[in-house]
Amino acid sequence: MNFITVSQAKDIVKSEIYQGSIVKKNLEEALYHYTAEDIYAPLDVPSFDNSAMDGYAFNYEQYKEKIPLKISYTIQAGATDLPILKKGEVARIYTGAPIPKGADTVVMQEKIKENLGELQIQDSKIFQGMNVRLKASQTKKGDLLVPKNTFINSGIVGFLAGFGFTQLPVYAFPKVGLIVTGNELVEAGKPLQQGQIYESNSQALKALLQDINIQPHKIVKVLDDKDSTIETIQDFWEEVDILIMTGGISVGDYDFVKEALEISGVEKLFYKIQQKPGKPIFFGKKKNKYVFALPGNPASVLINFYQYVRPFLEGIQGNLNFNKSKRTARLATAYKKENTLTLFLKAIYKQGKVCLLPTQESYKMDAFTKANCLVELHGDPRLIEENEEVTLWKI
Ligand SMILES: Nc1nc2c(c(=O)[nH]1)N[C@H]1C(S)=C(S)[C@@H](COP(=O)(O)OP(=O)(O)OC[C@H]3O[C@@H](n4cnc5c(N)ncnc54)[C@H](O)[C@@H]3O)O[C@H]1N2
Ligand code: MOO
Repeated sequence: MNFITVSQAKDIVKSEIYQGSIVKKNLEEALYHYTAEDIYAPLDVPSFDNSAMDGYAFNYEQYKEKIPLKISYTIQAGATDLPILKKGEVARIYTGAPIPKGADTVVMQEKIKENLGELQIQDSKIFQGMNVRLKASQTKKGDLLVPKNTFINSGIVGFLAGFGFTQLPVYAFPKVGLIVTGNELVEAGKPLQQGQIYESNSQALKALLQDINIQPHKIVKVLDDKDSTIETIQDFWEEVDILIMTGGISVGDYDFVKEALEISGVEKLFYKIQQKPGKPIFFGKKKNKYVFALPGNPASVLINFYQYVRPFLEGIQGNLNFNKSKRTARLATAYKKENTLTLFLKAIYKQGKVCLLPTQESYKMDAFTKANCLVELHGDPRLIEENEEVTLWKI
């Protein structure tokens, strides 16, 4: 075979990943981006000693010495004007309120008795420092909070908000455009004539892109016609960073995509991979812009997106792990591999075992209603035994 292997194709895709531009985003908009710098703590958190409970702040040594404890002050959360406790003085205190000088321990209000303003502690487990959240006990000023290239999830947004960050440096998402080709394609809502099908690849790709938080910049359907394909590609080239196309990439007389890309000045990085499904895939480049032309069969679109397009886009977004979704599992039942192509098979992974789904043809999409992974099988034709360890990709 004169076309490349899956691992050669992945090496090429990986080697073309470039770093997205660095932009400042408001904290709430930084969600699902990757950090473009190491983020350090601008302050201690907590920034002052404070109470973990509603209760009473007192001095533990004085309590041990049996000095009578008199409730002398009340300190609310947010209090800025704090008393200094003298010997025997105690402060009524609330969760989050600052611990006054002179106190070092808090007793919960459920574990005391009050008698004429005197505090009686009835907590057999009390110890010095109990219920006090010390300054910097979570983070010290200057500590590394989040390294560069970290995916910003909701927990990270909440964590960083606690330091007063309003903006974060993140990698910008690339602008992605979609072109679907085919005379037979009809958009939903219109009746189908003989020989027509509903156009589904653009919807699938839109959803796949949304999974990685990219909204396609523009989606266009083009007929199987060389001139309109060239014209549409050239229009997109001005507006997007990455172009994803589907259909018209095989060898039929009406498959114009490869030729149209080449006429438009796109340099071929590879065309066709030793795999099934999804063999006729084209990856190309013009200056600093890229195109993936995927085969039209709907299952091939998804599989090629998961294997090549998604890791490329995520790499640009700042993800350094090209194999983020790779796992291994044991095959639930034996499988007869009948050719030398690398297979990507829709499957269900559960508790260390993986079960291949019955429908694998690239025009059939039904297996995607159940599949949670793709099993990768490579090598010569052979019987892959039950329980053999295989590679899988979470989807
Ligand atoms: N003589 C050969 N024929 C084919 C080969 C080959 O090696 N030699 N490869 C086959 C393989 S494998 C694939 S995959 C397909 C890829 O073909 P194209 O990329 O040219 O795609 P089309 O022919 O345009 O469409 C294929 C199939 O998918 C349907 N389709 C296309 N676009 C959409 C869409 N947006 N939404 C839903 N369905 C779509 C289309 O109607 C076709 O049924 O080539 C094989 N042929
Ligand atoms: O490469 Mo095709 O997707 O096998 O039908």
